[in-house]
Amino acid sequence: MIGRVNHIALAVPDLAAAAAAYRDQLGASVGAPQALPQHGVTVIFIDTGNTKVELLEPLGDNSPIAAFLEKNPSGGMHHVCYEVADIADAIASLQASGARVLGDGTPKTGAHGNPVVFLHPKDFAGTLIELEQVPA
Ligand SMILES: CC[C@H](C(=O)O)C(=O)SCCNC(=O)CCNC(=O)[C@H](O)C(C)(C)COP(=O)(O)OP(=O)(O)OC[C@H]1O[C@@H](n2cnc3c(N)ncnc32)[C@H](O)[C@@H]1OP(=O)(O)O
Ligand SMILES: [Co+2]
Repeated sequence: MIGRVNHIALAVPDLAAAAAAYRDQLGASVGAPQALPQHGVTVIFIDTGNTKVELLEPLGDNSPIAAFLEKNPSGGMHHVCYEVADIADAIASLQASGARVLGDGTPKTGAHGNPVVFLHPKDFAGTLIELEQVPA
């Protein structure tokens, strides 16, 4: 079902500081901040050539990354995003297997304009998974 890793996401307390460290110390190609109020985050993508790193900073009062940052105040790895060809098929198969698709179980539009869903970390080796439908 899953294809390539689309991105690895890091939750950070200070987006500008994290972006500066990746750009100035690691020499990475750092994108512009993108506010996603419907997801409660501001993101910056970093292109590493073979995949992307997504830096996430909380946005608004009900950010889904707020509790994670309370437990990990200096930040940390938050989720891995895998590409799928058909997200409706993936959701049906995962729910049939007993996996928890988060939210109401229907895809939202993610940072790249593609449909995305999240899978509960307790069902997948303690790692939050995002699935993104990417056109073939
Ligand atoms: C979509 C736009 C953009 C994109 O790429 O396109 C994004 O990626 S936005 C990313 C932000 N959005 C989300 O994370 C949405 C899905 N997340 C959630 O629904 C919640 O964060 C959830 C359910 C994973 C956790 O919610 P909450 O933090 O309120 O619950 P708990 O603190 O009670 O956590 C329960 C349990 O899970 C452990 N946990 C929580 N987050 C993670 C994580 N990222 N990785 C691994 N484990 C995680 C947490 O520690 C608790 O464990 P326990 O043993 O009970 O302490
Ligand atoms: Co993501």
